[in-house]
Amino acid sequence: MRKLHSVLARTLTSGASTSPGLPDMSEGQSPIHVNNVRSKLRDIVGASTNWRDHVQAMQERKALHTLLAKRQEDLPPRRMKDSYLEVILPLGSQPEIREKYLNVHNSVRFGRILEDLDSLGVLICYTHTKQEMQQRSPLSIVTALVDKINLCQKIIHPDCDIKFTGNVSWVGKTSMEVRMHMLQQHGGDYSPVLDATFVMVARDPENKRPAFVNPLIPESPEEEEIFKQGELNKLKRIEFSTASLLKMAPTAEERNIVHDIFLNTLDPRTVSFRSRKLPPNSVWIEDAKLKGLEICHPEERNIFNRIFGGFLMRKAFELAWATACSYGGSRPFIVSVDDIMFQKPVEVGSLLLLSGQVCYTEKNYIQIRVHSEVYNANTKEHHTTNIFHFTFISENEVPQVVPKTYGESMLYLDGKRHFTAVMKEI
Ligand SMILES: CCCCCCCCCC(=O)SCCNC(=O)CCNC(=O)[C@H](O)C(C)(C)COP(=O)(O)OP(=O)(O)OC[C@H]1O[C@@H](n2cnc3c(N)ncnc32)[C@H](O)[C@@H]1OP(=O)(O)O
Repeated sequence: MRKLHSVLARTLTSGASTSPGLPDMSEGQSPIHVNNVRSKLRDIVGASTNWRDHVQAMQERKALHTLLAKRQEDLPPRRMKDSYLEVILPLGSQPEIREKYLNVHNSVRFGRILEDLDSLGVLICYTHTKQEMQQRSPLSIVTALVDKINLCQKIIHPDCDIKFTGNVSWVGKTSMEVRMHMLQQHGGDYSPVLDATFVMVARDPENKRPAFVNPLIPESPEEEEIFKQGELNKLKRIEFSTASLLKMAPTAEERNIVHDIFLNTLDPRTVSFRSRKLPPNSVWIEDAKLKGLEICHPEERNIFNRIFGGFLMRKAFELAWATACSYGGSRPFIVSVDDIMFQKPVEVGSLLLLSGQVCYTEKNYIQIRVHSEVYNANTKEHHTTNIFHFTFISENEVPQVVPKTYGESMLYLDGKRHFTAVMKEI
């Protein structure tokens, strides 16, 4: 773990204190207090602060349709530094805000950090797309994907100031990649804690159709490299999704892995394909899950009256942590979050069913997948809204998780693919 984290620290140090080539905030703008991020977002879109006014607020947004660009070329290009923001979470200097962030181990709740990153990512995108003449933005910007969050600190301290920085790093037609960094102050210096890449999508004022966003112009070879990386990230995502085990058979190597696991679970006393035996120090995959239910109250709504993506991430993360904790029997630490896809918005009032599953293990590492779906009690229909992938490291070596059925084997291989991708990154 120490080795992993020192590698991570080296990877992050270069771009962490400010994004490469971007201005230090001391040049002008002062950092935003974390509590003001959401109020700024409400102002930008004209969101209601009372739930009873939300229908009227949405009606008012309809009129903003006329402000949408017909073509992307009609929008002025932006530079990376135009969307650069810094946000301060003053856990050290304002002790009264610590409680919300504190966990029982006297460190910071990572789920709260996920919420802050999500709100900041959206604010960065509104800064990129800001038109001076418009009082309200016609765009509804939603989180489509958390591409990756890699951590380089095991513990986030609850009594030291935190700084988030970030900017738009790549732009498509209606989507924007945002890169964010989180740092924590020790003594006088800020040291890197994590590095995050999100993809946000712009929609019309009613959040029904995609809407064009301002192009992004890289200004230096360094920025060109960042932009190119955004393009590569998009291609990698397409490649990963094309080879999904939901669409294609596993590779020859993966088929061998599954068959070896199968052979290893046959009972040597019986000559039967059905008689299965759990190898020593192992757990059947079906016994390595935890489930939860959330009623999605208006309190958790975002500026578009759907459930806030950060809230969904916090709930999924906490279930994943509990699943890893109960599986490994010791305190797990988050190493990486990757490929959280927001497939469908979650409506206020939904019953959200969350299912946390250990799908792959290796030494001290536990790979968890959380599946979330909404359940419609009237129609009895279920719809998947999100899939989350979390990698944890446990204090002790953990038992091997073992699939029994073909479907479970695909879950195992998918977990292994995510784990391998995470290990390559860090
Ligand atoms: C008040 C306090 C709270 C304040 C917080 C404010 C923060 C608000 C942020 C949120 O809470 S958002 C809530 C969580 N997110 C969602 O509910 C989104 C749910 N998913 C969807 O609505 C749709 O799946 C989504 C709009 C993301 C995509 O819809 P489509 O699949 O129809 O997209 P389309 O095919 O039209 O593609 C549009 C663009 O999105 C891109 N895209 C779509 N899915 C993607 C994906 N998974 N990854 C990356 N890019 C993606 C796609 O490449 C394309 O980019 P370009 O135009 O640039 O080429």
